[in-house]
Amino acid sequence: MVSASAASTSHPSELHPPVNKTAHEFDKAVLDALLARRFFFSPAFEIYGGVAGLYDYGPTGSGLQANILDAWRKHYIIEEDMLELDTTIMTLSEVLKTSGHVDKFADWMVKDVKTGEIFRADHLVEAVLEARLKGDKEARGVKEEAPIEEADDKKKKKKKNVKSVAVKLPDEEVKEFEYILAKIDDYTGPQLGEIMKKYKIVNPETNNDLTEPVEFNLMFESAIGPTGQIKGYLRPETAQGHFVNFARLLEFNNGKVPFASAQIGRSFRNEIAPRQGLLRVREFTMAEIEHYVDPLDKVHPRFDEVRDVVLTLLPKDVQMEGRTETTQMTVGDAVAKKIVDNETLGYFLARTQLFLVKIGMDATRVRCRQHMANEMAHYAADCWDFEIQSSYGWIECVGCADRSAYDLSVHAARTKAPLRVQQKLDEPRVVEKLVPTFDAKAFGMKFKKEAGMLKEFIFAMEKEQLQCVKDELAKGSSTVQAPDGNKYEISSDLLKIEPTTVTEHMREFIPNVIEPSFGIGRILYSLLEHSYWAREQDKARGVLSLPALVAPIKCLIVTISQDPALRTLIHDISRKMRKLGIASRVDDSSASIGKKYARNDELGTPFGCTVDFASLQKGTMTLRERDSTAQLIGPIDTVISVVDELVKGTIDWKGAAGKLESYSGVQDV
Ligand SMILES: Nc1ncnc2c1ncn2[C@@H]1O[C@H](COP(=O)(O)OP(=O)(O)OP(=O)(O)O)[C@@H](O)[C@H]1O
Repeated sequence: MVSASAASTSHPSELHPPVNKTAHEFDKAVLDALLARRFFFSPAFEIYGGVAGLYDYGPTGSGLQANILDAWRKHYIIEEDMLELDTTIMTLSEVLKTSGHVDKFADWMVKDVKTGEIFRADHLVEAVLEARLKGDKEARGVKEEAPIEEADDKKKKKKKNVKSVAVKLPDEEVKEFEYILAKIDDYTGPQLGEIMKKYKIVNPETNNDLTEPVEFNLMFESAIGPTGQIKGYLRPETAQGHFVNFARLLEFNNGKVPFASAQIGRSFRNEIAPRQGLLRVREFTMAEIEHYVDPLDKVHPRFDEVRDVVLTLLPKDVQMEGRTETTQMTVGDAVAKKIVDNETLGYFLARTQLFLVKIGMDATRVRCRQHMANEMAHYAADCWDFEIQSSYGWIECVGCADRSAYDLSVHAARTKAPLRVQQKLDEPRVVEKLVPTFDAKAFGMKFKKEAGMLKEFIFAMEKEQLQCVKDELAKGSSTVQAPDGNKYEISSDLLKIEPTTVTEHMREFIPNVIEPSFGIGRILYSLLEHSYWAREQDKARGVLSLPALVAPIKCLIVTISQDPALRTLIHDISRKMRKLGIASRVDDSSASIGKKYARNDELGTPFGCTVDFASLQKGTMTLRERDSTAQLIGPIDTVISVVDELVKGTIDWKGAAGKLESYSGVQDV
């Protein structure tokens, strides 16, 4: 069932009866047909048979995306005074080696030995074990509880659908399966291989055996220049482009934090099995913010403005108990109760909630899910995903992570670039520092070509990290997880960390980074589902209730007759609207007025202007509102300026009704 999404205009009942947007069950096939017919998007290279995970946007999809991005720029970059960037897509391999992507940005895949069909190993194990547990419940006659259904729903996003068969499992096995499922994000490829062998997991459709899991890096590799000696990758995220420019950004911001950089751009991931339309693709638009903040002071100067924003939270401890019920809470309370780690992270969660609702997302189908420890990168302090519910289940559309100082530290360690903030202290202060000293020869012999990188990494550590290493060294050795993602055991004879007293006039620190990362394609598709409904009278009459803010076309201009004078008039009106910057569309086809309106309901066009013979005699024009089909009438120029105000959001439909007369001349539904 599709619930009503927030429309841009209010619909006072005195103007027209309320719209029933839930008269029909949501039918994905009908929506898909509409999106194809109205060319929102289509498979890329379709006439050549297409390629999975690559899509082209048509005029409507491109217009919608451009408007979402425009709203995003205004909501974040302009409103928050962020520093905008446009960095290269082609990325030097060294950058992605340092960030850990070359070694770690990989998934494990398995292949059907006969058909060659490919699966993501973790997704397949998850799907099969869940189906077996479901079958076990059926065999035992246990009814599925709603929350478990919902958990399945959440995971449906990434898995192949596996049918359950009512077979009772040994109690021991049920426990083992539940344990594996809780830890599914933790397993290495060989471990997944063991699980597949032990529980005889085969291709669920063909029953054919599968190969051992093979690691597959999701980045598209390339070579820069004709010699092929400079290795590069198409970036898998825009974030690294921010970090490598941090020193310049900091200088631009007069050396002060907090501040944020923001970037909109394409990213590429060679997904193993892209099966869910725009939700898992190989090339997509991201909008990413990197907010740099003092690690000792994560308060946000504007937190008070969002303190009362209510979020729907799914915290990690609830998930640890296998439950999925959410809690509604203000962000102020969530930070005060330490459910959300800090004010800055909370601020961005609230601002993101406001953004999603502003562009028309149904707030009742948006939730913030906290990452569990096994989902987070080892360096991340706290992560929340904005998940949006669609027919694919609950899908992560925005990730909000506190990435701590990881990225800047590793790039600083690798390049020696000054990716640190220096703050002049009001008073000099005497501090105790921890200083690492190495047995250079022995250290070099043990760690060989990694020795330099390891040393730099340890030199760049914050005091707290050095203290942990020192404490471990006191017990004989310390294991350090380095920027390359590997763990190195350093014995106490190779490294000493001693306290030294120094007088400081400056405080130096590497800022922490809070990163809201938006997948625009996922947001766009979810918005289409949330906006879609069908008229009560006819299931085939689909409407996209996109707010005027993001609708690709704001106003349809039509005439009820093919009379040449009327045709000239609608082109004049269109010219006037274009001058005001209103994206309008003339439909001078010979289709009936009802058909023209229906066509534009499918395009999500919020307003329609119609001229008839009275327009020639009295200079009037009618104005139709898409969702309610209510109509108003007034002088042509007044109607145009009302449309302008409606589109800008300075008045709503009630405001429009105050400026025009109500009209019931032509009923289009
Ligand atoms: N293959 C993809 N297709 C479309 N959008 C994507 C894809 N991968 C990531 N995104 C978008 O980019 C955002 C940030 O990327 P991030 O690296 O956090 O995703 P992720 O955790 O790898 O996603 P997933 O677990 O679904 O693969 C996501 O919230 C999502 O909206």
